[in-house]
Amino acid sequence: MKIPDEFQHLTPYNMNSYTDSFVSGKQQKYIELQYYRDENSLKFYARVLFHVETQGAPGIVHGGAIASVLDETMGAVSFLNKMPAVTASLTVNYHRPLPVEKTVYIITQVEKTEGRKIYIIGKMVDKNQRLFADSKGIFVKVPNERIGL
Ligand SMILES: CCCCCCCCCC(=O)SCCNC(=O)CCNC(=O)[C@H](O)C(C)(C)COP(=O)(O)OP(=O)(O)OC[C@H]1O[C@@H](n2cnc3c(N)ncnc32)[C@H](O)[C@@H]1OP(=O)(O)O
Repeated sequence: MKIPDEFQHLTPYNMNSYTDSFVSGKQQKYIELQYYRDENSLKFYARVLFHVETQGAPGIVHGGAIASVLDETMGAVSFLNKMPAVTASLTVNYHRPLPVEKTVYIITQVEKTEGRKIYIIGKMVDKNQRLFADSKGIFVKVPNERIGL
């Protein structure tokens, strides 16, 4: 199966320790996720397959499902770069309808930090780099105990 060039050198990342999330927890069966990490960059990656249960309009993935996975993958890039944070704002642009059962790829990245604020961007593309959604958000660093760490 063809995958985007940017994914070729990545190693899979196991989120097993993060079991309670409705996006990444093992109880979740509607969205297949495989995460990837690049230790040398402020980026985090996911391969995603939305099953039919995530549809809104027939055959089309619900925008809220897409936003949830982007939020999770954007949040993870802050955690994995040792900046535990929560989403303060999230904007998602939907560029074309995403059919259910189609594999897509997410790339998230820390753009900059300003005090407690972490500016994070994300995008969702298919293997041909066609853009389905992109996102930007401000995540705010919080003490570990605020998020159960
Ligand atoms: C491996 C593990 C992977 C884990 C992945 C997890 C992904 C999931 C991520 C989530 O979905 S988290 C859940 C959804 N988000 C929340 O529940 C957050 C709810 N909101 C809050 O808890 C507070 O409002 C917040 C921590 C965001 C801010 O409250 P604080 O009282 O701590 O901070 P404050 O209000 O003083 O703001 C700190 C800075 O953030 C800025 N800020 C706060 N809210 C903002 C906002 N909405 N938009 C833009 N900036 C904002 C604020 O202006 C300020 O900037 P400056 O330092 O420059 O003055």
